[in-house]
Amino acid sequence: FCCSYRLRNALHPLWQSPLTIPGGSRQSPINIQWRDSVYDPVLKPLKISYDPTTCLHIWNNGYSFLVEFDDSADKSIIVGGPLENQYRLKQFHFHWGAINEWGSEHTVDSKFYPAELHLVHWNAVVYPTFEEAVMEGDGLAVIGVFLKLGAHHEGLQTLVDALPAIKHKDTVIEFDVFDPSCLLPPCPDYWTYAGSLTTPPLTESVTWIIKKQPIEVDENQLEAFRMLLFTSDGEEEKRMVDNFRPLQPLMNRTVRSSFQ
Ligand SMILES: C[C@H](CNC(=O)c1ccc(S(N)(=O)=O)cc1)Cn1ccc2ccccc21
Ligand SMILES: [Zn+2]
Repeated sequence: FCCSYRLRNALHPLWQSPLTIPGGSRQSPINIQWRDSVYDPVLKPLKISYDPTTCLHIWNNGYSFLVEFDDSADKSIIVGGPLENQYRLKQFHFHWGAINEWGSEHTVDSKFYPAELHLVHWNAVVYPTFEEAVMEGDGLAVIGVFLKLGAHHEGLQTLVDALPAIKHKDTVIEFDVFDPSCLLPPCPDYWTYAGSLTTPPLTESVTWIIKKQPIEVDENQLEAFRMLLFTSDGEEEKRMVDNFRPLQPLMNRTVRSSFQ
């Protein structure tokens, strides 16, 4: 069981580094088995307040495309939920598949979604920099939102329209105003568990907050993600698809739910 994970990780093209870090006991992503999640009445509602003017730029980092924010002050923050402190928004990015049958990093009852949004926040109350927070158990909080095939998503289209300009690795464009709240589903329900970054350095520093309700995007919008490239301008083109990490063992973790 466990060795199959290691084998699967070992063969995964994208993660040449030690897949589950040696001795890793809280790796991500995981399958969320709905009936095994435990309702925790102590969990508070998650409070999200983003300032759209803190948006800086959108860029292709060779793993995904990400929108980065000015995190030099407490302007775009989340608080509550499972969190002891407030956390500052640093960036958001996506993971997706070559086809609609898979693409998300987390699964629910072993079901993949075609894509998954990650809003990455760090604990600026306790740690002086993001880089330091990345190395600490309570350093990061990532909100995961599943994308499912359905209606056109107006808010996402603003991002989709910018993608042709960042087709190649290490290309970036200005992005002055964007409110990531438009990418959140209306339902407040979430699952939460202690996990890790899903790309190197895979540090076990993430409190995951996975929204139960997906957002809907249309086929053209998913196809736009798939026209991005892992490769730099001038290199042999490799389409940016299947940039999700294999599922990792739950080990002795419990997934809590904010809902019954
Ligand atoms: C981590 C950092 C780069 N990676 C991320 O910020 C990151 C954020 C979220 C996810 S996910 N998919 O889990 O939401 C994955 C990666 C660079 N960096 C900062 C310190 C540091 C030390 C060694 C190597 C790289 C380092
Ligand atoms: Zn991610």
